[in-house]
Amino acid sequence: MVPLTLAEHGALAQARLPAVIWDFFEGAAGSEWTARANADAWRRHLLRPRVLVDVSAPDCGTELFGARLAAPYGVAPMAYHGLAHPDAECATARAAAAAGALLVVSIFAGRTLEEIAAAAPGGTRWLQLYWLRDREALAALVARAEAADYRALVLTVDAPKVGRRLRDLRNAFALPPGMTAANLAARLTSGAAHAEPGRSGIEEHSRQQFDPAVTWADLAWLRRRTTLPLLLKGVLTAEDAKLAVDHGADGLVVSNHGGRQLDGTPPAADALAEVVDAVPADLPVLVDGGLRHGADLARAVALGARAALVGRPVLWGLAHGGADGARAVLDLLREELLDTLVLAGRPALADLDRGALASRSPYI
Ligand SMILES: Cc1cc2nc3c(=O)[nH]c(=O)nc-3n(C[C@H](O)[C@H](O)[C@H](O)COP(=O)(O)O)c2cc1C
Ligand SMILES: O=C(O)C(=O)c1ccccc1
Repeated sequence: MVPLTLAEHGALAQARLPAVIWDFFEGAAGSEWTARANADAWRRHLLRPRVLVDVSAPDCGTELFGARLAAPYGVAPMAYHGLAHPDAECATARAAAAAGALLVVSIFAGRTLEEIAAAAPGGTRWLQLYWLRDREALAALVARAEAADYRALVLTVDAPKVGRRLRDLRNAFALPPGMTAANLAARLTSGAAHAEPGRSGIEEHSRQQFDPAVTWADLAWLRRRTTLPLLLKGVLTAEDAKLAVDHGADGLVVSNHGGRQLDGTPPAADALAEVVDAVPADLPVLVDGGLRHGADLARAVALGARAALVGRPVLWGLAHGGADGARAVLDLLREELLDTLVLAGRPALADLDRGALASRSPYI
């Protein structure tokens, strides 16, 4: 069966993956309310099509920090792609480059930054960081990212620790043997390899290694270590968006971490406009969380996002089809987006403004 929707890719992945790994991918914090709300919120924005517009040459290409993308999309940073497929991040890198998508590599990637870069030389890559207690490890990663032609840094700021994910607690989820974070010393990641009953190795590991005391004042330390653009991921309020700009952020990723951190936050689709309206018009704002259709990418752009990141669906494709599967997910999103542009009478991304949406329909 050729999957015709992202959900069908998900079904194929679920059939292939051990249940505890599926749960780690799919799971979220608390009652998983925010995770469910993410996907629902995009669909509450109805599309307002215009007619009798020349849509013979739709174009969804865009430019972000000087790099060309075939669509306003990228792969969200996700730890340990090797849990989905043995080719791990190297396969995802090939898929993203072939699809013309940005790849945001997680600090907890299972392949080295250099291996990932070599797997897809033409691709656009950024590196995501968590603020570890070990600042020297962070400084070393920044230098390596620059040397390996990563084009931006994304500091994830919604995780003083990993959230309380009940599926992982029930499964006593820990990384399987051989699964390590290839870019960090073993002592910085070994904590994720064991879990007592009722505990999560991922959560315990974050308590050991993430620095929960970091504040806005510390950002200057990172800022002066690099000339790369620095984005903050996990901002949901106008207040924090303004502080980010004041502290030298070059961009933002509006995100609730796919509902995996604080359950009960607004869906990313709802926080997006608040953040866009709080920052200078030329500051790139990206978004992630619950995008499951090409039309959701159109909605994100209409609400002011320069691009949207896609998380779990890429792991679904990777899990059932390796690099080809991940590429199929990204290609499908792009084709659906083009279809939306044509049928909505808005053939270019610049035609997508808030007038393209009717918000908060009471009908669904
Ligand atoms: C398995 C998994 C691992 C993740 N690991 C990271 C990570 O290392 N760093 C990070 O900033 N976000 C991480 N995230 C969050 C994603 O970047 C993204 O915010 C989230 O998945 C929302 O997108 P989605 O609804 O399309 O999955 C992870 C998400 C998943 C599902
Ligand atoms: O960020 C996450 O969601 C996540 O699952 C994770 C995985 C490994 C280490 C830290 C966080």
